[in-house]
Formats: sequence, C-alpha cells, structure tokens
Amino acid sequence: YPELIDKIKARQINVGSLRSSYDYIIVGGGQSGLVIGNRLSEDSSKTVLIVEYGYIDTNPSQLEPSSAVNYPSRDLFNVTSVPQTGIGGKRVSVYAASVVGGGSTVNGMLFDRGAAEDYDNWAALGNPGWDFASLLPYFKKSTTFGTPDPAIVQEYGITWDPNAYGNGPIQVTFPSWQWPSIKVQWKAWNEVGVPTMPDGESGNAFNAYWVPNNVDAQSRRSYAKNRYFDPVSSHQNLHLLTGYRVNDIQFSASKRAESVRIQQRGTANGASTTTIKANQEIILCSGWLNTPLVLQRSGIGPQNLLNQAGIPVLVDLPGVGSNLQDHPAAQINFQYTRDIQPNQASLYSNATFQAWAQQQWSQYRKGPLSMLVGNALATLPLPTMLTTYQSLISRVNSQNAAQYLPSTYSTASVRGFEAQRRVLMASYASLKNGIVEIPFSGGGGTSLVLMKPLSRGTVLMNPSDRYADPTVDYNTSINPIDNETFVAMIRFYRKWMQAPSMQQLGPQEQSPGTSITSDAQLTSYATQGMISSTAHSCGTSAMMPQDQGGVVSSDLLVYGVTGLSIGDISIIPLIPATHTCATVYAIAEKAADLIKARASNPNTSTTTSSRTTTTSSRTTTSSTTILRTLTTASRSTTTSATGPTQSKWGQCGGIGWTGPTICIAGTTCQALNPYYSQCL
Ligand SMILES: Cc1cc2nc3c(=O)[nH]c(=O)nc-3n(C[C@H](O)[C@H](O)[C@H](O)COP(=O)(O)OP(=O)(O)OC[C@H]3O[C@@H](n4cnc5c(N)ncnc54)[C@H](O)[C@@H]3O)c2cc1C
Repeated sequence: YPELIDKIKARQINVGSLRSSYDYIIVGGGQSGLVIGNRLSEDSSKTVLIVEYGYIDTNPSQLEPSSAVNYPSRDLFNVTSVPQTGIGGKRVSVYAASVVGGGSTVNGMLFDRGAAEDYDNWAALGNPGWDFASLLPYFKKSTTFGTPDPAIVQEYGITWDPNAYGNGPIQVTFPSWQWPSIKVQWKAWNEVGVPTMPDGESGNAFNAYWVPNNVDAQSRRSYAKNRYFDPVSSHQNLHLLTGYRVNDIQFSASKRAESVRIQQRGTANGASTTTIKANQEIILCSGWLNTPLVLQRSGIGPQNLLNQAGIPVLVDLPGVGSNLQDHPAAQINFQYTRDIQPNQASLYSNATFQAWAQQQWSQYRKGPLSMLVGNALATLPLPTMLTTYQSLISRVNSQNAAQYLPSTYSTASVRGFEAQRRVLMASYASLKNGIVEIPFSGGGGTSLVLMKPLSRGTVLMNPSDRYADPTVDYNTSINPIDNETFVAMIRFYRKWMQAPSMQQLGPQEQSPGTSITSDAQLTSYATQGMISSTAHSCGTSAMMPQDQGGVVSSDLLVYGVTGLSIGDISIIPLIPATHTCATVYAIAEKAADLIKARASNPNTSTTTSSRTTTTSSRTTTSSTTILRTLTTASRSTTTSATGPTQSKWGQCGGIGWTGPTICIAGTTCQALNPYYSQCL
C-alpha cells in the first residue's frame, strides 16, 4: 500500500505547527487514545491533540492475519519484569505497545468480551454505570459484525448473537477456515460437563463458545488506527503528534491540570521540552505501563516513592501503580496419534495442501491462511472443574490478604483487595463466570490460562531515573491458591482428553507427562513453564474508591486534582475473564461520552467527589439472546409436548433450574453436570 504512506505522513503534525493550547490533550495515541480522539473531535468547535510516543507503522503486513502472532518488536516497549519468585525467579516478558494504535496494532485479534458478571463485579466495587448492561451499548457502538462464509458456519455450527453488535467502526467476523478435529473437541467438552453456549458476546462468555476476530471481509486487521483515526484524520481540529513522550503534567496552584510537558523520543534526559496547554481536560491513555508512570512523574502516587525520587508530592495516591493484574498461563501438550487430516501440521508437511492453501489465500483471501489464533474458548467455572471448590473458596477467605500482596501496598490498597476478594469469591462459586480459559482450535496442545488470579503486582517508577524502565513485578503465583487452580486445570484438561469422543483422535500426553500426578509435581510443572502475562495487563490506576486504593472514580477523574482523567486499560479494577481489546474499546467509548457530558453540562465539574466505600450488591443482567445460527435457521418450531419449550443449546435442567425442561423438536435434554442440562 505504498500510496498510503505519503498520506499517512501528512496526517502527523510537526511540533513547530502545534497550537499553543488545545481543548483536550490525549496522552497516548494507542487503542483507547485514538477512540477518544475520534469522538472528541466530532465537535468541530473543540480542538484535540493526541501525543504519541510511537510512530505510525506503515508496514502493510500489520494488516495481515500472520501478524496476529508475529508482531514487530519495534512496536513494543522493551521492558522485562523483575525476577518472579513465585515461578522460579525468572524475568518475564512485558507486553506494552508503543505504536500508533497501540495494542490494537499488534494484538492477536481474538475479539471477545467477558461474562456479564465480570463487569457487574466492577459495579459491585463501587462503580455505578460500569455493569454489563450499562457497558453493552459501548461494546455495540464500537463494533459491526460482518456475516461470515455461510459454508464454514454450516460445517462447524458456528453461532453468535447479532444483537450484541452495532454499527461501529471495528469490523468483526469469523474466518473462512477451521481445522476438522475441532468438531471432536466440541463434543468432548459436552461429554465432560461443559455446555456449548450459543454466544460469548452478550454476557454469556463462560463454558464453551465461539469467538470471532477483529478483521474485515478481506481478513484484514480492523483496529483503532484504520477504523477510528484514518476516517477522521483530515479533521482540522484533531492533531496527532508522534515520536514525542509526555514527561509529566503541570498543575495550577489549585491543582488543576493545565498543561503537558513533551520531549522528543530519543533525546537525552534534560533535553529541551515543549509545554502545551489544555483548556478543558487532559486524558491519560498511555496504557497500563505508562499511565501510572506519567502520574508518578507528575507528583501523583505513593508518597514514599515520590520522596525517594525527589518529586514534590501533589497528591499522595498510593494506588497509582498498584493492583497490576494479568492472565498467567502454562502450556500443556498432547499429541493426536490418529488426527483428522488436514490438520495444522499439513500446512508444513503436505505440499499439495500447502499449495492449495496458498492459492485460496492469494486468489480469494480465504482458506487456512485466513485463520488467526483460533476461534473457540472453554472458559470454565470453578465448580465445573473442581468438586471441592467450596473448600478452596473458604481457604481464600481465611487468608490474611496482606501476606500475599506486595509489601509496598498501602492499607487502602489491601482494603481494596479485600473488597475485590469478596466479589471474586462469588464469581469463583458461580456457574456463570469462568475462572480459567482453555483455547482450542483442533490441536492437542494449548495454553492453560488463569483468568481470575489472586496474586497482584506493581508498576513503579525507578526513583533514581524517572525516565528509565519502570520496575514491573507481576508477583505471579505468590498466592498459592493460584497454583491450586492451575493444578485443577491440568487435571481437567486430562479428563477432557479422556472423553469418549476424543478417543478417535488417539490423544497421548507429551507434557507434563503421565508420570507427573501429585499436587506438588503438577505445581512444579506449571510454575516452571508459567508466563506472567498473556498481554492483558491492567488495573494499575484502578477505578475504585479512594480509601480502597483507587486512582479514579466511576467518572474516570483522578482523585485529588481537577481536569485530569484516564481512559485506558489501567482503570480496570478487576481483570475480566477475557482478552482485553474489546473491553478497552468499550471503556474508551464510555470515557468519551463522560468527557463530552461534563463539558456540555456546566453543573458537572472536572473534579471528582470523594467516594463512598459502600459496595452495592451485584446487579444481575438479564440479556435476551437472539441466536444467529445458519445451521439451525430452518429448524421447525413445533413440538408435541406441552408447556414452554427450550431452544437448541438452551438450558433445560440442573440444580436450581426453574425454566423450561422440554426441548424443542429435534433435540433432547442432556445432563452435562449436576447444575446444567442442555437441549442438544
Ligand atoms: C502483543 C499483544 C497481543 C495482544 N493480543 C490480544 C488479543 O488477541 N485479543 C485481545 O482482546 N487483546 C489482546 N491484547 C491486549 C489489547 O490489545 C490491549 O489490552 C489494549 O490494546 C490496550 O489498550 P490501551 O489503550 O489501554 O493501551 P495501548 O493500546 O497500549 O496504548 C498506549 C499508548 O500510549 C503510548 N504512550 C505510552 N507512554 C506515553 C507517553 N509518556 N507519552 C506519549 N505516549 C505514550 C504508547 O506508545 C501506546 O501507543 C494484546 C496486546 C499485546 C501488546
């Protein structure tokens, strides 16, 4: 796409052409920054500046499915963690994008949402307006679902909920290929008590479900730059400055955020800086790694750290840089001795298949090469996986929380974790929320991912050089219960491999290996190979009450100052059981609305009121799912039985179930576990 390059360059503004002030200054032109820039510039009377440390990546391969796993290292900050004592003392990779479009430019394009309970938990932590029902309009606003290839939908029974999408910029669909053995895997999930859900996007992201990708009809990446920035880049009121770092924010005597101080990337500490004024609001969108750093450099953060760095304390906000969460993962490998052909290996071992795949791709942009990282997830509730789950929960509840939290955590942050633990344990007991994730796409090996960890980490500025790499400590597996969950996950995966249907594939365990059976052996296996991050780091400037270690309130304004808000992933209080990209779009869309609303209403201020710590009981979201399935589109709706009937895939029994127990014609009610029977 060489013709685009000149146009792209023309969109970036030179520092000499900057205005002396803008209504809004957005710090970071990553995923959330470009969404908010787009929405705020809709009002042509407002001027908006986005300052981005990275550059526009003009390499066209950025758009291709192959880039889902081959992101260029130049587009990420080059940071590693401190040694992780819980997983053998190794330093682990840290994933934080440094490119226009941010994480959306480099990510794996698996595009899913959490379960309704994940977001209801946010609201229950004292954040009205952040439950699933309130966020759903923003999930919709950011996306459009494109109808996938009917043949593949028919062949694999792919289902989704068209009502969960809107008419928004990000194009979402399924690729035109799946590996045949995935059909066996779906059956095997049902055989071990994991129901098939009709969709994962309308609050039902638990059990097993299909997950689309953020690609357009041509299988090209649909992301913040090409869908939120490019269409509005000619707006005269929107400026994007690349290759500049926001060093810090400057405040008036009354603690109003007045300006940002920027410095060209690559220049030495102490090099000249430029100051740009914000008339209305400064919005931090510099991501989980850098948003806490910009705050800390600006004098907002833990008092001790600021004192050590010699930075005058503007607001002693100990939660800045605490509450770091991610989804740690361990690998498990089985080999199928009787695998169905073609399989993933055919792409390398079978020249005829390889040539056909190439031809499908080059002529039609279809076939195996259109597939990204896979499209199916089993996100398992704890009770499905572990019969003794209540004992695990009571052991969590009896823990002294502070014992497993970083020593730098303030009393407020410990209190905040205890509040999280209360809602988390309800989710651990719930059948409508997964705590682990097992992605599957036909192969015998995969990552086992812990979606609701109890361990928490930190991102702290280096006090002797505020511009040096920060200290990132995930504290992975410091809480021993996290390891227990990994052990349960390995055992459940083995059970899945032993399911009757699975036997036709002849699964043979490669690692950990059949001799590894005791809790201690399995823990040692999991922790040795464990990674701390699956690139979903979040929570480092959390939306929580201030006396629970929070940094912003539910209006996203930073405590203790005015005119400063946060619109990125760092505001997440509790990591949802999902890959984070779709959630960040929803957060940023909502952030833009909140910012616009306070600008248009002179009665709302850009200061945040002090927050109550009362945690409301979780609101239950009832989401009516209208199933879109081409495989069952023509099915009959008549039934000879009397009473309400349940549709295919719907629940028809189980402990506590009071809904319909008669299945629609052509399906029968099958008990998958004591809690769940399903019309199949
Ligand atoms: C390698 C990778 C793979 C992923 N895979 C998936 C996936 O398959 N599915 C999924 O759902 N999610 C995935 N994610 C996660 C998802 O993409 C991120 O959670 C999301 O993009 C975060 O958005 P953000 O706006 O909070 O931060 P970012 O998009 O990271 O934006 C922050 C921006 O701020 C800039 N910046 C930082 N500091 C400064 C400063 N001082 N001054 C100016 N600019 C600054 C950075 O350069 C960056 O561009 C992945 C992420 C990565 C990194």
